[in-house]
Amino acid sequence: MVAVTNLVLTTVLAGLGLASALPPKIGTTNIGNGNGASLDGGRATLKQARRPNYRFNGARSVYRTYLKYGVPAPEDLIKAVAHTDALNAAAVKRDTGSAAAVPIDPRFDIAYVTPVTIGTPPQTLQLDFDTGSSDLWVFSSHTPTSQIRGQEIYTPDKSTTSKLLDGHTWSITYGDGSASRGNVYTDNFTVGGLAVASQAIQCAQQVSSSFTTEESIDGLLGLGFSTLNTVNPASQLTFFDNAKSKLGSPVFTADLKNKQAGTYDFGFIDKAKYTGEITYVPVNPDPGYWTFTSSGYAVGSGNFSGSPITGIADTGTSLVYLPTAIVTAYYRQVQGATNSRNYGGYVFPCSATLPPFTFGVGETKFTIPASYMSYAPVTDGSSTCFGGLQSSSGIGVNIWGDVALKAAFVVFNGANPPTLGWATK
Ligand SMILES: Cc1noc(C)c1CN(C)Cc1cc2n(n1)CCN(c1cc(N)ncn1)C2
Repeated sequence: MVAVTNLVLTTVLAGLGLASALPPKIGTTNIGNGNGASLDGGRATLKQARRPNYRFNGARSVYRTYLKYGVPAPEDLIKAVAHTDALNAAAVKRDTGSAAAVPIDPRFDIAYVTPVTIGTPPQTLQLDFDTGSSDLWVFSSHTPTSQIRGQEIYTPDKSTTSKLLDGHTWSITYGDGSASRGNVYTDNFTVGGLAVASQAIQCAQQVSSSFTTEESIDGLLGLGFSTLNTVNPASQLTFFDNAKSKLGSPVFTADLKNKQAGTYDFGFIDKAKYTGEITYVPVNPDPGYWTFTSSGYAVGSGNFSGSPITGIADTGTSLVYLPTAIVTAYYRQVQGATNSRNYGGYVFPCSATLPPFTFGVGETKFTIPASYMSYAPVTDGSSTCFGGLQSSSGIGVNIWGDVALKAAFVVFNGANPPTLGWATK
């Protein structure tokens, strides 16, 4: 019992250490402790500061009263203080996750994949994290073998924690016409050490040819708003929405890179990944995408045009798609550029000199280097290249895809209301 009392007492006294963080009494001289206090001719002004993650402990308040009047605290009260401390410690949310975003082709940033684990024992798949959709779907043991070409698959029957979501189906079609559909399980799911139990895992029973031929992508992880999820009859939550309650901060960040691996972080903002300040702008979640308004653009060293551009931050789209007027202004500066019906967009000689493209977020300017603006040869070995900037006129929404996102550090803030944070890097 003594051991317990000592332990409990130590815990409690250690806990009391928090009390000394209270601002000192007015009138004392040593108040310059950086908490915004100021002394003015015998008068003092103290700014109150919220202590992050402070959790009330009622038992400790009673315990302090016993101490104040020199009355020995009963055993049960000391235990209650420690018990409440333990509960508070468990309640403070502090899970985080961090995982690599690896280009599926080292030569061109078509898309990025990130390792995830599903089930018990864990099955590892490489998923395309997509802020432009909200379905988590995977190649699986339910996918016809004729539609699988090298992809890793999830086999729910090999997982002791998988559960069929009986009668639930899904079907999704992406902007380029690629599509998939299937049934639904729930299972344990982790990304970079961040775990969600009972995540909806949409198993493909049918995928379109463009997914079959992309052997590096084992599925998608939607990071759009859950309102876009296609599961019927009950739509499912995204991994981010399921994980939010465990995160110290309801955010994830994208640090995509040019022709090299970047990272997705969950629950924290890594100051080492950006320079300067983060500019936050409002997000309209109603369309289900991370929809924000850019403050304008400039082509090369030309004047910055302050006309607002509303569009979506979309990690699942390779290119940038903007209004035709902006796109034609850009390619007017590129020798030999044409809008090719054959190739379905603006192309130019791979040897052409390209200007950089600058876009604004609030007062901050982000410049996409010229090298990012040449996406890839139109076919392997061709001397004609496909532009990283294309017209959005056929899509109906402006899209800031990977070509733009890899020029910035982007915070997807899932608080209420949601915002997007942009920083240079
Ligand atoms: C296209 C494409 N994009 O990345 C890859 C990889 C490809 C081609 N690849 C052969 C097949 C494919 C097609 C798609 N993907 N993968 C990824 C999701 N897609 C999106 C997401 C989204 N937010 N918006 C539009 N489409 C369409």
